[in-house]
Amino acid sequence: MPDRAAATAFVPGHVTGLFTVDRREAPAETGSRGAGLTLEAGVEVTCQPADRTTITLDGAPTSVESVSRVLDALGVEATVEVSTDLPIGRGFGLSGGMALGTALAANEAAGLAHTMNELVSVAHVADVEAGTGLGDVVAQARGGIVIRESPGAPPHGALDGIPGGGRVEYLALGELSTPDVLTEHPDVLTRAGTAALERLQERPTRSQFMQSARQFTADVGLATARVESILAAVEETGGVGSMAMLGETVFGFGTALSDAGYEPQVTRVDPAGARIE
Ligand SMILES: Nc1ncnc2c1ncn2[C@@H]1O[C@H](COP(=O)(O)OP(=O)(O)O)[C@@H](O)[C@H]1O
Ligand SMILES: CC(C)(COP(=O)(O)O)[C@@H](O)C(=O)O
Repeated sequence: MPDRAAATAFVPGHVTGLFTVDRREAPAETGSRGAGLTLEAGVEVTCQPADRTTITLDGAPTSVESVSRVLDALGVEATVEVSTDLPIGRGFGLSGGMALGTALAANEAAGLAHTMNELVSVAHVADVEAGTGLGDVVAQARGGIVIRESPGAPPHGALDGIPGGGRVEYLALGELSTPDVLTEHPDVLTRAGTAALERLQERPTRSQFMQSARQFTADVGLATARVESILAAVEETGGVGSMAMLGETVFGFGTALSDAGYEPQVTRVDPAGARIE
């Protein structure tokens, strides 16, 4: 039998700065409002149709519910190879990134004929149903600095962006369970997220994004002592950092973290969004 075709997609990482939890009956209408940065660091997903689905992450066999759900929805069995330069489970939206990358690559490799909106919707629903994300997929599909004005996949959600990009620094310290936080604190998150988003919409700039994200971090009380001490050190140098939702991760624009004496990882805002490579 001839080798079946493989296809590869790239999806930017996504750091959420502030968000709400907007649950609706339909998963496609469920999601979050908020704002975040898509990153040039991200996930590469290669799919090759196969008799039985297997998933590897940087070469090691694993299971990712959002990815399995995408393949089920598309009716594809595939060998899925994920590689990433970002840490998983630390607030970089990798569950959504893996789901969207699988949707794009499987569509291409299996010769399906779905549109971008259809594939974004399949990946969004998979991430929502897995409990691992609410707004990453729609932001990752767009690229840039993304404001999620209303929740859900296309055609329900509405997005806007803050023009510009630039250098982003981060320190990924530890994991935070997305499903646990979303089920434990939805009201606190939504109250703080709504207020922070309103302030950002009054003045949609990169600087206000950081201020709103920092206020959100303070309001929701998820920062660990390690995160708090880094944020305080950054503020002492006149900079602003914030916490990546949802991970024990600190991020900032430009040289915010290195100016405070840390040795962060460095990436940039992704200008383009998810794409077939
Ligand atoms: N080695 C791994 N470490 C952490 N999660 C993993 C790993 N391999 C697969 N997974 C799956 O990846 C998903 C990560 O989702 P999530 O915790 O929301 O992280 P992120 O913040 O990166 O999106 C979960 O479904 C988890 O089961
Ligand atoms: C914050 C989160 C709900 C989860 O993000 P992550 O832990 O990175 O999967 C995200 O999907 C969002 O809606 O903004």
